[in-house]
Amino acid sequence: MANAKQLTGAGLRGQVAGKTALSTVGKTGSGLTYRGYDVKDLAATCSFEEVAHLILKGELPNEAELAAYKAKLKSLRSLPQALKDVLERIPASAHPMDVMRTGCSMLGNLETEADFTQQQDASDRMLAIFPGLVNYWYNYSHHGKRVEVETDADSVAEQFLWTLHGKKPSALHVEVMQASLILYAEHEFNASTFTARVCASTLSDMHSCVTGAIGSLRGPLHGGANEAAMELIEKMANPDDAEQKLLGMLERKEKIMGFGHAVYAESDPRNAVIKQWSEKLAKANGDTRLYDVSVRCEAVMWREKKLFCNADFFHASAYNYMAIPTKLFTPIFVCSRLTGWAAHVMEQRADNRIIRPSADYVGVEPRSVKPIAER
Ligand SMILES: CC(=O)SCCNC(=O)CCNC(=O)[C@H](O)C(C)(C)COP(=O)(O)OP(=O)(O)OC[C@H]1O[C@@H](n2cnc3c(N)ncnc32)[C@H](O)[C@@H]1OP(=O)(O)O
Ligand SMILES: O=C([O-])CC(=O)C(=O)O
Repeated sequence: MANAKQLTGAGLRGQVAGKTALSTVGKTGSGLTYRGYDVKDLAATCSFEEVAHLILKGELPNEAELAAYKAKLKSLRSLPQALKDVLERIPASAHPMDVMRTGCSMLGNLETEADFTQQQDASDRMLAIFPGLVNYWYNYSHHGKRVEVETDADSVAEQFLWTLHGKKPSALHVEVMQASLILYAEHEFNASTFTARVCASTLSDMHSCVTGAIGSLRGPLHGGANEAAMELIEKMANPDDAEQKLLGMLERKEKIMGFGHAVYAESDPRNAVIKQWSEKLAKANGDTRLYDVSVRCEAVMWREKKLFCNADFFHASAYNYMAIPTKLFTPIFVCSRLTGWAAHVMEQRADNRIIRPSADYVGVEPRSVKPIAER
C-alpha cells in the first residue's frame, strides 16, 4: 500500500520531469536498460569503455571504434601541474568526494568548455582523468607519494586500481571493476543526474554540471550508501551477529544503508551481478566473512521489512576484497556515473527549456514590516 509520503508526491516520486533516450529503470519486464540493452547483458559481455561509448555516443562501438576510443582516453590521463598543486594542498582528513568536487571544478578553470561543440571532449577528458585525480590526492596525502598517473593501464577500470595501488592489478580485479563501472554508469533521473540536468538547463558549462552532480552523489541516501554499508558490515563478526545487530537497528527504526530504492519495488537488477562478483572475490581471498554477513543481512531485511539490496550493498564487500579503502568507494561511482551525467547534460542541451518547477507556499500570510524599534 502507498504510504503518506508516496501519496503526497514528496520527493517528486513517480512524477515525470522530462524525457530521456538513455535508460529505463524499473519498467515492466526490464529491470534496467541503457539505450535498449539490458544492463546484465552489458555487464556480462562488454568493457566499461564500450558502455561509455554506448551511453555518450549512442551505439556500442565496433572493434576499430573501441580501439580509437580507448586510445583517446589513454592519451588524456595526465594531470595539469596546477591541478596537482591544488590536490597536494587538500588535507588527508578531507573526504575524497570533496576532493573530486574540487578537482572537477579546478579542471573547469584550467580547461574550460568554451562552447557546446566541446562537450564530448570535455566529458572524455573527465572520464580519463578522474581515476588518477582522486588516487593522486589519496597517495600524496596519505603516503606522501606522487603517483604516476600516465600508466600503461588498458582501461578506466585498470587505471583506477593501478593508480590506487601503484601496480598492475590482477585480471580478476580488473574484471570486477569493469562490471562495477558498467552497473553504476547510468540510472535515468536519479538525484545526481537530475542535479546535472537542472544545471545544464541554465546553459551552464559541463564542469559545473558535473561538479554539482558529485555533490549530490556524495550523500548517504544516494552514492554514499556504499561506504555506509561497509561501515555497517565491518562491525559484524559473523552472520548470527549480523542478524542480531540488524534486528536491533530495525527495532530502533534506524535506516540500513544499501537497502531500498526510490523506483524499484522488489529488487535492484544490479544487485545480483555485483553479489556474484563479491562471492567470487570472497572465495579467491579465502575469507568469506564479509560476503556471508552481507548474505544474512539481505535475508533478514527481506524477511523483516521486504527491503532488498540496492546496487550499493554488495559493492561494499566487493570493493573491500580488492583492498580499496572505504572512503574511495563513492569516488569510483563518480568515475562511472560521469558517463550518465554527461550524456544527460548533452540530451538536456539538445532540447532545452530551463527547469523551474513551482512550490506550494506554506508560510505566513502577507504582513507589514514593523520598524526595527517596534519588533
Ligand atoms: C545507487 C543508489 O543511489 S541506490 C540508493 C542508495 N541509498 C541507500 O541505500 C540509503 C538507504 N535507503 C533509503 O534511504 C531509501 O530506501 C531510498 C532513499 C533509497 C529511497 O527512499 P524513498 O523512496 O523515500 O523510500 P520509501 O518511500 O520506499 O520508504 C518506505 C519506507 O521504508 C523505509 N525504508 C526505506 N529504505 C529503508 C532502509 N534502507 N532501511 C530502513 N528503512 C527503510 C522508509 O523509512 C519508509 O518508512 P516510513 O514509511 O515508515 O517512513
Ligand atoms: O535511481 C536512483 O534513485 C538511485 C540509483 O539507484 C542510482 O542513481 O543508481
